[in-house]
Order: sequence, then structure tokens, then C-alpha cells
Amino acid sequence: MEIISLQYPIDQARATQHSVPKALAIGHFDGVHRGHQNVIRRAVESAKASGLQSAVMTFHPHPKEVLGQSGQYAVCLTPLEDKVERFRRLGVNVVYIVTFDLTFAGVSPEDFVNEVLRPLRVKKAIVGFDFTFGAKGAGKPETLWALGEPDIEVDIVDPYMQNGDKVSSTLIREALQDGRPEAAEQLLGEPYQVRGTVIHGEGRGRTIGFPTANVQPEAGFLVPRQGVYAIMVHVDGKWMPGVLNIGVKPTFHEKLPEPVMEAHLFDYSGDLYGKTITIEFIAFLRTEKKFGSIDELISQIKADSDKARSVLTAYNK
Ligand SMILES: Cc1cc2nc3c(=O)[nH]c(=O)nc-3n(C[C@H](O)[C@H](O)[C@H](O)COP(=O)(O)O)c2cc1C
Ligand SMILES: Nc1ncnc2c1ncn2[C@@H]1O[C@H](COP(=O)(O)OP(=O)(O)O)[C@@H](O)[C@H]1O
Repeated sequence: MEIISLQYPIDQARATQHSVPKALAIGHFDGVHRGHQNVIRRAVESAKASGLQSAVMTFHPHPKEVLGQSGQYAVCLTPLEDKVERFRRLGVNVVYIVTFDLTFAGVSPEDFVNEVLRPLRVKKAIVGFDFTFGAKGAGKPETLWALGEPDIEVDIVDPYMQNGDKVSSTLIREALQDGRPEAAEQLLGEPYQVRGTVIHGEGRGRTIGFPTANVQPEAGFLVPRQGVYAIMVHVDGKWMPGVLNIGVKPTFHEKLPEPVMEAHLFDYSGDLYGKTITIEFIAFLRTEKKFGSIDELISQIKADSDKARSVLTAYNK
């Protein structure tokens, strides 16, 4: 798979020189959920059927970030490199990453089609039913259809439904912010993952029999609701079961400024400091509590671990 970064205005000569006719899926694809996968698969299948190259075009950073409307979107679900990896898994030949800056934000729908899509030799454009493009989001799928005539065929993909809901990045964000990782998994087609580095905590975990890897998440992930979760952890090329707390440790702190994410891995002993680990959120177990004594906290973490083990055994069957 080829990855090509583009900045508007696109060097027309270079674009035309390297481009082979293609079927292109266009979108932000935050999370690359089942609805997005459906759109991208259409591009891959359509390319195969018509002897074209399959491609995805996405935009980075997220327009809401650049245009200062990030309040509406707490954060993105998936960093760019993870989106690209998912495109690869879907069998895409080429990924275009268009820098979303203020210049690009001002491009008209006509210019987008004539100065970006045509030079890249897009023969088929595949977009979701709610796709918008061009300055102020003025372009709709039908606009693309009209502007693409006669040489660009546009395929508008219907909403992907699951249990009566339109699958969307917003629904996934809400599920994670409410502590419903199972719902997020259904919509994504796989458990929600957060990757991060193991940093030093307060050094107390070991002393209470539950060492916990403190995870500093990389930018671009959403930290789910605070509380205790059953998790799978990927470290050193292996997946391992564990239990995780996202919280402010009220048993020990009046007011910790920021919640921390701490994972206890079952059946593991060793040094994780400085390693990159990936957490998969499988099930929410409970909210965090202030305990009257360390012994009460320890017996609760034991109970959490038993519960997580049985949830994960059933899950991994
Ligand atoms: C499964 C699990 C559940 C936890 N639940 C709570 C809790 O309900 N209340 C609390 O104050 N701390 C809770 N903690 C956090 C512990 O207080 C914390 O792991 C311990 O103080 C060690 O912190 P350290 O690794 O930063 O030294 C939990 C930790 C784990 C792993
Ligand atoms: N089973 C385990 N789960 C998590 N971390 C473990 C485990 N076994 C050993 N460790 C190591 O112990 C560290 C956590 O110990 P802890 O006393 O909680 O210290 P800290 O407060 O620095 O996180 C982890 O970062 C990791 O390097």
C-alpha cells in the first residue's frame, strides 16, 4: 500500500504523472467503524471489478480541530497511523492524506473536484450518505455527483445500520464516554483500543500485591469513562488478560488533578516501564470508590480480578 501526503494546491504535473485511474473512498473515517469499512470495501470491490486502483482519501488533522470547533468532538477515536493501518487491512492500494489547513478549508466544491480529484484520475468516488466537502461543508454527495459528470462516477453509500441505529463515530464516542465498551466493539467490529507508554506511578501497587502499569495514552485516542474494566493487553507481541482502573484514586488522594489509567496484568511479572502497550476495553465492571482502608481496596481489587478473569475467559472462547 502506498501512502501519499498531499497539500493544497496540489502540484498538478506531479499528480497526473503518477496517477493510475482509481476508485476512491473519501472521508474522515474516524474510528474506521463498520459503516466506514462498508464504504471502503465498496471502493476496493469496485476497483477490482473495473480494473482500477483502490484508494482512500482522508484529511488530517480533523477539520473541527483546525476550525476551532473541537468542543463538539471531545477527541478523535483513532490516530492517523491507526486509521492507515486499518485501510491497509481492508486491502486498499493507495492512501492519500490531505493536509487540512485553512487554505484547504476554503476550497470550493468545484475546485476540489477539478484540482484534486480529476488530476488524481479518480474514475469512481465512493462516499457515505452524509459526506460533506468544500468550503463551509457546502458540497453534499449530490453536489459531487453533479460536478463529477461525465467522467467521475459517484457511488453514495446508504447508512450502515445496526440494531436500528446508524453506525457513527459519535455513537462510539458516546458508548465509550458512558462506559459501554461492548457497544463500542459492536459498532467498530473490534474492541476499542488505546495505545500508550508505561510510565512510573506512585510505586504503591507492588506493595499491595497488585502492580499496575501506569499508561500515558498517545495523542489521538479517547480515554473512556472512569472506572474499572476487564481488558486485554498487547505487550511484547502477546495478548494478555488484565484489569484496569481509570480514576483519581480517592482512597489515597483528596484531589488528583488528572485521572490516571493503570493496568494490572494477570500472570505477568517483569518490567514494563518505557514499553508501548495497547489496551483493549472488553467490559466495564464498576465505578471507582473511596475505601475506608487499604485492606478493603485490596479485597475489592481481588474481586475485580476474579470477575475480569471470568468475563475474559468467556470472551476469548
Ligand atoms: C482493578 C483496580 C481497581 C481499582 N479501584 C480503585 C478504587 O475503587 N478506588 C481507589 O481509590 N483506587 C482504586 N484503584 C487504584 C489503586 O489505588 C492504585 O492502583 C494503587 O494505589 C497503586 O497505585 P500506583 O501504581 O500509582 O502506585 C484500583 C486499581 C485497580 C488495578
Ligand atoms: N502483573 C503486572 N501488571 C502490571 N505491571 C507489572 C506487573 N508485574 C510487574 N509489573 C511492573 O511493575 C510496575 C508497577 O508497579 P507499581 O508498584 O504499581 O509501580 P508504579 O506506581 O510505578 O506503577 C509496572 O509498571 C511494571 O513495570
